[in-house]
Amino acid sequence: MTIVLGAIADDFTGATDLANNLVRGGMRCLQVIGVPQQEIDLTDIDAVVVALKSRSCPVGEAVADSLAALEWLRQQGARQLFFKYCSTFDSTDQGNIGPVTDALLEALGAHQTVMVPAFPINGRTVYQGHLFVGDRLLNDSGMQHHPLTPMKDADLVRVLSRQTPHPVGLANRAILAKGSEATSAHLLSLAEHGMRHVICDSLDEQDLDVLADATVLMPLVTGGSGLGQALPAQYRAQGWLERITEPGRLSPASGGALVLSGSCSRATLAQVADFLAKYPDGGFALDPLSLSEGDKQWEQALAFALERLSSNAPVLIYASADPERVKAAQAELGVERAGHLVEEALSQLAVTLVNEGVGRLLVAGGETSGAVVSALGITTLRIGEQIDPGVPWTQAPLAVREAPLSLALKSGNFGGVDFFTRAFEVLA
Ligand SMILES: Nc1ncnc2c1ncn2[C@@H]1O[C@H](COP(=O)(O)OP(=O)(O)O)[C@@H](O)[C@H]1O
Ligand SMILES: O=C(O)[C@@H](O)C(=O)COP(=O)(O)O
Repeated sequence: MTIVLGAIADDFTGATDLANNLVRGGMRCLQVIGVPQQEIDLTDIDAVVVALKSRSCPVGEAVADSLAALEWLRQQGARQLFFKYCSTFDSTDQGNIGPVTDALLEALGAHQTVMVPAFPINGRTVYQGHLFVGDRLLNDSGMQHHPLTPMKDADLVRVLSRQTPHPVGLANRAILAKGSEATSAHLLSLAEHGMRHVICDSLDEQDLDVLADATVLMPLVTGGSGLGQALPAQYRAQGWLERITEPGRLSPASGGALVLSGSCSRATLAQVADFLAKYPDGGFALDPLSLSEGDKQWEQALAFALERLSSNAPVLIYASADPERVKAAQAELGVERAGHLVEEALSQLAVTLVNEGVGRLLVAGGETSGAVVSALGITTLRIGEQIDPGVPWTQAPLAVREAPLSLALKSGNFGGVDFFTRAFEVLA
């Protein structure tokens, strides 16, 4: 059994986002956490997304983990590889998008790939190589304050040029408007001029369809999940996919409901505020400075959650804070330690509370989700109902539970303002 698409995602929420769009495009998709250490059954699976935690780790580690994932996906016979990163191109001058892409291209012996971060339905578009979030340039969208990968430049050709020694090309909207043949010809001419990376404009789904058509035979494509929704139609046109399948149905959810939020993105801050407005006594705020002083705050959070869960009341534990508070904590503790304290606290709460009967868990934040999913020892995720674009419910088998755990991993900036309450209604 061989798969059509093998994807390597640089964080766990991003992986779920891509898997969700592949399912919506009609592929049968499995998400695995890290490179599987044991043989897994891929019967009736068209696409596998390997979720890594490689967005913010040291470059060498990101490259090594991505190459290991590539190797495993090639062993599964993947016809095309997809490197999934954030629709807001989250990275630093050191990487990891550039170095990982370079390493993957080299390992595949490929000469060129496209960079397509756009996810129009969630407001991420690219014009003349500049990334917009809604009507704001990336560097004015809130992403300039991201705790780990602040994005202070919207010009992606310039951003990527700082991450790779190779020249970076552009396929702009005017080219895409001429259709997929003209786009392919443009990519070819850029390749002849040594452009291994091509930032691609995309304003809407039609642009993504053109790009999918122009790139379906490339060994490697890279980008956000928007391209992932456009590719399955091209795989079908190539005769690689047998039939359109229904989006997956998960078994009924059970157990207590819990929201853990470590995301400080604008959308999450609004979702936290909305939850607290509905349930003024329903939230408990963690703070890295208190966490650094010992176990007291963590134990208080646990007691708070247990109490509310025992009365079936909604519960939110959050470290989400505005940029000033995040900066103050980072100034005192350092960026890495502040992040680690929060991730550790939330993931240990997840482990303890799942043992105590939580069966429906919503986690906000990519790094946060990575920490929580790893601590829970989850190895595979099945994709279910979409809550909002880019965020589906998933299910994971867990030794400590008879029924699978229902899990939603929300990217920081995804989801409507009432996401923390509506998600559980979708599941009911
Ligand atoms: N109050 C805080 N102070 C400092 N860092 C924080 C705080 N709250 C959360 N963090 C850290 O910020 C990072 C947020 O990243 P992530 O979980 O990926 O969210 P997003 O999806 O919004 O980018 C995590 O490492 C988290 O631990
Ligand atoms: O492409 C996207 O925007 C998401 O899939 C994603 O990767 C978001 O990352 P986080 O905001 O760090 O969760």
